[in-house]
Amino acid sequence: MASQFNLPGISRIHLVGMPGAGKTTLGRALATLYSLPFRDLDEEIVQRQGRSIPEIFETEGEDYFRQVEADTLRAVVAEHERLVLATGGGTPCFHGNAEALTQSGVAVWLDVPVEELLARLQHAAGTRPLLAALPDADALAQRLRQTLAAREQFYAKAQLRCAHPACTPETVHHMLTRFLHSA
Ligand SMILES: Nc1ncnc2c1ncn2[C@@H]1O[C@H](COP(=O)(O)OP(=O)(O)OP(=O)(O)O)[C@@H](O)[C@H]1O
Ligand SMILES: O=C(O)C1=C[C@@H](O)[C@@H](O)[C@H](O)C1
Ligand SMILES: [Mg+2]
Repeated sequence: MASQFNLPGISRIHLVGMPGAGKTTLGRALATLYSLPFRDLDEEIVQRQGRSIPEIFETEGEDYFRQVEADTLRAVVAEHERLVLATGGGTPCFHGNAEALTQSGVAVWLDVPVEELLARLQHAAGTRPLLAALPDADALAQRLRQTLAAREQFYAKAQLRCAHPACTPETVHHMLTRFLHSA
């Protein structure tokens, strides 16, 4: 029911978390439920740069990508008063992006266990530059654990954390409602 998903006072929802956490999937669903525009930061970068993300990493390197990511984040937020934004897996960890995300909206960390990420990414890691070229599932698991350990401190800056392995729009809605009432 549309009225069930009315959230007065929240106009930007920013989803953060590891690759495969479900930011894009959940973001699209939340945007539909709240009748908010949806943007995916990775897709915005690809559109605005006219190149795929692996191509940007390969030709320009990660530092360049992180600058483009930070600039695109600020541009997308400035362009949308109301928005559900799925960020990239590394977005909060660079250029003060975590602060930008919490200051301009409510950030939600999809804190999915590594075992679940592994199951989701095993057949799709090749399209992600930082997970590509790993020899087997053990190496992928180790890379995911290391990456999460380094990133946790940035993800944890989000106002809300959904620790359920398969966070649903309804779960996030209840968290946002409680957050609104406690603010
Ligand atoms: N709640 C869920 N339960 C089970 N599978 C899910 C769930 N959410 C997403 N998935 C699956 O996990 C995979 C990754 O989802 P998605 O692309 O939404 O993640 P992401 O966080 O946007 O990843 P990336 O950081 O790579 O953009 C997809 O195959 C998707 O179908
Ligand atoms: O985890 C990461 O650092 C990344 C995740 C993707 O969403 C892309 O933003 C890019 O491949 C980098
Ligand atoms: Mg995504």
